[in-house]
Amino acid sequence: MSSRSGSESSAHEDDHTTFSSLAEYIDHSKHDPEKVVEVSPNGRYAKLNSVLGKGAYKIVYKGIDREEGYEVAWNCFQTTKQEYAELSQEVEILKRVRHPNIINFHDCWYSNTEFIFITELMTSGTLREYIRKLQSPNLRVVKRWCRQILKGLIYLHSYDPPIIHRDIKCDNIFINGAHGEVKIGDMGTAKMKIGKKYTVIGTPEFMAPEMYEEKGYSEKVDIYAFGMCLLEMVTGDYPYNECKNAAQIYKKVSQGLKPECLSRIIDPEVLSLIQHCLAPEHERYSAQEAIEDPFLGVEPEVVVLTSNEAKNHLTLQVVFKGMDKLSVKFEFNADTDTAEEVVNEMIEEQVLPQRYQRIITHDINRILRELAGTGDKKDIAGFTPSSPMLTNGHSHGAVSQLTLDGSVTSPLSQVPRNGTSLSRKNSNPDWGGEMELPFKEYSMDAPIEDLVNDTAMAYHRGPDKANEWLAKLKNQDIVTIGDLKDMQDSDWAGFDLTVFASRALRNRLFGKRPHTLTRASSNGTTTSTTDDGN
Ligand SMILES: Nc1ncnc2c1ncn2[C@@H]1O[C@H](COP(=O)(O)OP(=O)(O)OP(=O)(O)O)[C@@H](O)[C@H]1O
Repeated sequence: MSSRSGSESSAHEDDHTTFSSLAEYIDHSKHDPEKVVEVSPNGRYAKLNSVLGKGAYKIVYKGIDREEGYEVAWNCFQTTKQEYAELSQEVEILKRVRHPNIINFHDCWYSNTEFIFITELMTSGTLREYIRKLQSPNLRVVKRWCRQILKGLIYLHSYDPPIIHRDIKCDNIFINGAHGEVKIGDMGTAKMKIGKKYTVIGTPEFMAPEMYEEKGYSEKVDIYAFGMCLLEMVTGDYPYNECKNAAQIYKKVSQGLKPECLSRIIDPEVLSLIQHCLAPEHERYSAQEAIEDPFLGVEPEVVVLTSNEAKNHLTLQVVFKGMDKLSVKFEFNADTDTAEEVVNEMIEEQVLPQRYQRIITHDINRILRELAGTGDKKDIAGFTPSSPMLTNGHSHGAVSQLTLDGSVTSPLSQVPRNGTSLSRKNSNPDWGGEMELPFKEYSMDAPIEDLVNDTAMAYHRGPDKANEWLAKLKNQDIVTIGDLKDMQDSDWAGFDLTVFASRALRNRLFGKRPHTLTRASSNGTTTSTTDDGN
């Protein structure tokens, strides 16, 4: 491993321990885990004298990002310069991969027979170690892990062409203990699927049959591997434990024989999800289908948060039981809105997935009937039936909108696609809700790509969506953050962005929610006011 004398001397200068001899100092330095032993060519990253772990291919050290002041993982991978050069295209892709459930790749370079790359540091080890520690994690925890892994895979597979990880297994999934945050790591083996890949790479127990066949494979191999991970999570056993070597595993896989521990699974929902993941390639779930499987899916319910005295202006919330952050809050004007229109708008704006259309519409109508005194009252805490606002659960006219600030109401018929978006606090990261990203001040001359990519990531939109927004802005000659900050409301309206995209971008740009109130006036026109001049 190479080391730079400059960094060693600076570590020495910072060391205030006193030593009786030079030999003692040298011995101390050798064991000091905080000692800087190498510095990146650009001086930003420092490698510390502390090994985090060793795998078959690489050694991972603790490092420091000296610019940002946080710890990172310093990965050393033995390879030739030629091989490193061949990786350049993939490295560019890895640098662009940004998702809360994928370990961030920060930088890389080649030094002294080593491909060195800097990634996010994970503090609580791998999922495999965690499974061993927890013995048999309960199904609630397993579901949480699965959803996070699948969100990462949905993101990778949404690239065009999809990014295939190719080595999903519990050792390559990392945990940050405090929040139970799960991230996919070891992206080093990920390859862009350009046509079909023929390379056999991976871990035999987790390799789908088509990977052995050398006829090419798709991103579905990651789902097969995910199925094996789930099997390991619920049984605590490494799949194909009964096999003594890779040849035996290959024989079983090619005969379609599943791991023995699969027979120990009693829960029919878990079993069904695993079977869908281990199915032949053409029948196998996609990552999206897997996350929507009944075992991982949760049924939503609509609740009333607030109401005025007349019980016609309501704040409703779609709640997903058992999942803290997953909910969508929206205003509903019972005199003018209909459940059908509001729900359709939410679906159109991708705030809610289509599959919940019927159940949420039904639930809103149930609430309206109950408020009107024609239904069962038991679910409406604090509400007594009022004079009938609606007789059949349907109304005409304005539709209240979901908002980023939870405050917009406006007639859908007059302002199509207007303002449907998420309440910031009550967001649903599963299908487009906003995740909590720290506010960032963008410099005026920064390219708009930074803002657009961050926004797409915050709202769990894929790179395609980000590119679509970017193209629309660039069509209007918007290149820098400064260009965008100069824009008036009327200019934003001309960008041809959906109201959701426009609001999401503005929220990130200005660091606060544009508090837009849009109301239907008595003559049926729409008026808008904003409290922040935007
Ligand atoms: N980002 C990270 N944060 C903390 N520890 C890490 C990180 N990446 C790797 N490690 C540690 O280093 C060890 C080796 O890493 P890894 O398993 O990815 O190496 P590898 O040679 O690519 O793996 P494999 O043998 O599975 O192919 C891991 O088991 C883990 O303990």
